[in-house]
Amino acid sequence: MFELAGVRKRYAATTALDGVDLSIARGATTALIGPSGAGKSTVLRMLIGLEWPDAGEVRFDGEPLQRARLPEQRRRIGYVIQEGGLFPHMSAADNAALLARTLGWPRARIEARLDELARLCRLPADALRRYPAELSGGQRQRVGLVRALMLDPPVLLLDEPLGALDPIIRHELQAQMRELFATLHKTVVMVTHDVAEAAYLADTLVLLRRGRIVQQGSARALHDAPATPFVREFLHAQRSLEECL
Ligand SMILES: Nc1ncnc2c1ncn2[C@@H]1O[C@H](COP(=O)(O)OP(=O)(O)OP(=O)(O)O)[C@@H](O)[C@H]1O
Repeated sequence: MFELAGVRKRYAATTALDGVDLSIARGATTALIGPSGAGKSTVLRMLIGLEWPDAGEVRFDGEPLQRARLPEQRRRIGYVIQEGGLFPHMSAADNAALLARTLGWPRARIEARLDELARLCRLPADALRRYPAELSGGQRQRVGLVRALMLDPPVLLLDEPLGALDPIIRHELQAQMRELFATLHKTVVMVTHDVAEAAYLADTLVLLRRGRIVQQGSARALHDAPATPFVREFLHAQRSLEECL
């Protein structure tokens, strides 16, 4: 669904991506993992044309991403950032319906789609009438998902979607997301700092370090056959409760 070929990106003195070749499979879930500053969000932002490579190419669904075609290409991509990225002065429903309204969907169609998605994302109906500040973090995240799914795009990009949530809600949302991804058969690309979350939700993990891909494969492959000592180190860097007792 996505193809990055020789992608480089610099911000002043910082090299964010240093020659990335990456193929992202259609209909599968891919997790971008790696230390802070490795380039994970830059890759994600490139997939939706929020950043452009200095060198190399990004292809989406067989065609290069093009500035001129970006509005149309973006309609096929739902994008969720931490905390949902909602406009604070609009109700949850207005946030979610923004794009559909711009495209001229009739009110009844918008209402029906919102109802359907609120059920799917397990959002209480009254939550849609509230403003983002009146929702919990988990609910804001669900509204972000509803908004991303509104036009039923084949692709979902998620940037640390569960990062700001307490462990119980995070655990619950991980399970619901896994179910959702399996039901909807979308191409999902997500950034997460949590290796276990990546292994739980994704078919393929892509481990980045200093703007390069260190290893790409299933969690099992990274675990059983780490390409470098860093892969092993990164996979085991999270302390379990058991080892602290
Ligand atoms: N707009 C920008 N201006 C300057 N530098 C940037 C910009 N965006 C990213 N960078 C730098 O590029 C590098 C990669 O950033 P990126 O956000 O992709 O990393 P990341 O792996 O997502 O990190 P994190 O896990 O901390 O979110 C970092 O060194 C970052 O400081």
